[in-house]
Amino acid sequence: MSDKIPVTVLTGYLGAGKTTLLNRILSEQHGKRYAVIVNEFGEIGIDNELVVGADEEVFEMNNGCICCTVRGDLIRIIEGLMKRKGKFDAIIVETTGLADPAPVAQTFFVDEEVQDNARLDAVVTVADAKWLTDRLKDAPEAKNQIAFADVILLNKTDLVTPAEVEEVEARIRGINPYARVIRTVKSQVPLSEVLDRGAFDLERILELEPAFLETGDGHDHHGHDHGHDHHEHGPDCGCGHDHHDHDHDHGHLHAHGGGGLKHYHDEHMQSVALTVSGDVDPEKFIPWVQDLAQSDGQNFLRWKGILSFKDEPRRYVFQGVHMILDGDLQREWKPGEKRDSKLVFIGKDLDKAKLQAGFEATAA
Ligand SMILES: Nc1nc2c(ncn2[C@@H]2O[C@H](COP(=O)(O)OP(=O)(O)OP(=O)(O)O)[C@@H](O)[C@H]2O)c(=O)[nH]1
Repeated sequence: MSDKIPVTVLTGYLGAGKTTLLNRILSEQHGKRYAVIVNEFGEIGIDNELVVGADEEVFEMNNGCICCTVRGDLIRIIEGLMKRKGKFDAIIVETTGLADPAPVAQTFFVDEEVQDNARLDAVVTVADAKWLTDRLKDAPEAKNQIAFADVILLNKTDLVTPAEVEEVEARIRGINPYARVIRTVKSQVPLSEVLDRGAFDLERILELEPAFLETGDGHDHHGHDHGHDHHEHGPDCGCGHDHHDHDHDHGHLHAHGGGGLKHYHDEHMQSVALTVSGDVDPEKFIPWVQDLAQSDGQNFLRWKGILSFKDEPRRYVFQGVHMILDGDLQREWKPGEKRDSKLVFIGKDLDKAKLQAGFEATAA
């Protein structure tokens, strides 16, 4: 792991339980010192942390794409915090309930000073078990917050029946099959589940979702396709481009029955997982993702991966938000660990065959 300070971005719709989680983090005895950045008013400082209020300030990137924006206020606050480096171990950014997480996440990938000193550890989204299903219908921010997440606290499970919890979790999975979902009451969760996650844990994801395990030849060896790669257009992708396609049914979610766990597919949010067995060549991989970011980045809400680079003992961990990319070499591959290269994409209009072919062409 690098010595960059880990940053946890905390999102979730209004009233979901973000502040409840934050207060738990700040009051628990964990021996760590967190700097907390809250872009809300009325917050007060608590022992050992720094709570900084900030007004909204969002800049469009100079590539002209409105899907790439960064928070100027956040850059300045983090740069200020870096001058106090050593006084804290980690940073937590709590966003307002209505915020799109993209500009917050992108901030960690574009500003050089921020990038040199901090790394986005994980996006943690708190979801309200009672109201999420409704908000997914009427609030695009709520859906983006789910799509973006590495970890989702499915909170307020005390307010719904077990069957309703199952239902809302199935809807979450329809949008983001890769996040770790933890059911909570009053945001009670072991803090190790949400903090210092090391970005994300693809191995675990692929273990849990064997149907997403695909080999480098692009075929699903499980013999059934759950249909997560169907090609749909979303009017609300937030990238500023008009994707309206009037041939499509604009209903939000389809449930596919079939006994046991329900499968939902969200028409406006898709996900694709790709694997290349063995090493990729960084000289091919890096230019490929850079080109892909330019050509298709507006459709990629979040993309990430763990790569095995040829002749490199460490794992390369990669993540992107729309057109903005970040990656670094992290821990060494363990003895006996299978050195596969994996990528996942969450977004709209994902052309799985094209992505797979492009990824395979970077094999070493
Ligand atoms: N019943 C129940 N209430 C909860 C739970 N978690 C939080 N609450 C309550 O829900 C309300 C909102 O919680 P907050 O933590 O302030 O939510 P938030 O996401 O920070 O809200 P905003 O700042 O408005 O976006 C508070 O009254 C909490 O006490 C839970 O698991 N069950």
